[in-house]
Amino acid sequence: MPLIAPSILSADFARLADQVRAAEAAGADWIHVDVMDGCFVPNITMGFVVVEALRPVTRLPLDVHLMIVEPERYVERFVAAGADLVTVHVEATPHVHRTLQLIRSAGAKAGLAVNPATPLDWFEDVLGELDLALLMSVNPGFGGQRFIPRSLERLERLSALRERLNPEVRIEVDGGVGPANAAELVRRGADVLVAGSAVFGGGAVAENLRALRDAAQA
Ligand SMILES: O=C(CO)[C@H](O)[C@H](O)COP(=O)(O)O
Ligand SMILES: [Fe+2]
Repeated sequence: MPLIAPSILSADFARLADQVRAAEAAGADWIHVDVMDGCFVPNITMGFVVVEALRPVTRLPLDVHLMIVEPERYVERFVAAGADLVTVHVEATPHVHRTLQLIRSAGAKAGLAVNPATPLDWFEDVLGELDLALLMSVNPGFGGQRFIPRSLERLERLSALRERLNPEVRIEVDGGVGPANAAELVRRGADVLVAGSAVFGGGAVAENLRALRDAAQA
């Protein structure tokens, strides 16, 4: 059964705790937290204090997606703030292997993300150090973008790589995910679906989540 990780990037920040509680009550599996530094991506969002503030609000794992340069400088602080999973971008650090080890030794699960144009070969030598492989299906930086169709083929290749080298690794797809493509993503190997605008972009969170879950399980 695929996991669903609503991204709070599209939530109402004035009512963030309520939105997270609504997602948990509606059966979300993880809460996805998009951290952006205005340098790796052309947008600035949230940092440690938001993770810290959400920690007592929910029992769900906090899935922190770091879109920041040199994430090795900050991963331990995100774990201390309450992150259960910390994902860094392969394009953002020359020290991918060291950073993944740092995340695990700090006590969290380690994730590695790739942008839409980044070769999947990057995963090959680190799949043993990984808990989560995050495939970006939009260019990182903003919610509500259109899913890049080529991501489907990339997902299938990543899934084959995972089966061959480390079947324990979960594959997470992030960007433009909704009821229209959820089943196809699961069929091609996605274990975790991140959805921001499809969950928080309008209407009732519970209904949106149910629609996504139903589609993903179809
Ligand atoms: O990492 C992200 C953007 O960089 C977000 O997690 C992602 O875009 C979710 O938003 P949506 O589901 O609206 O595409
Ligand atoms: Fe994300």
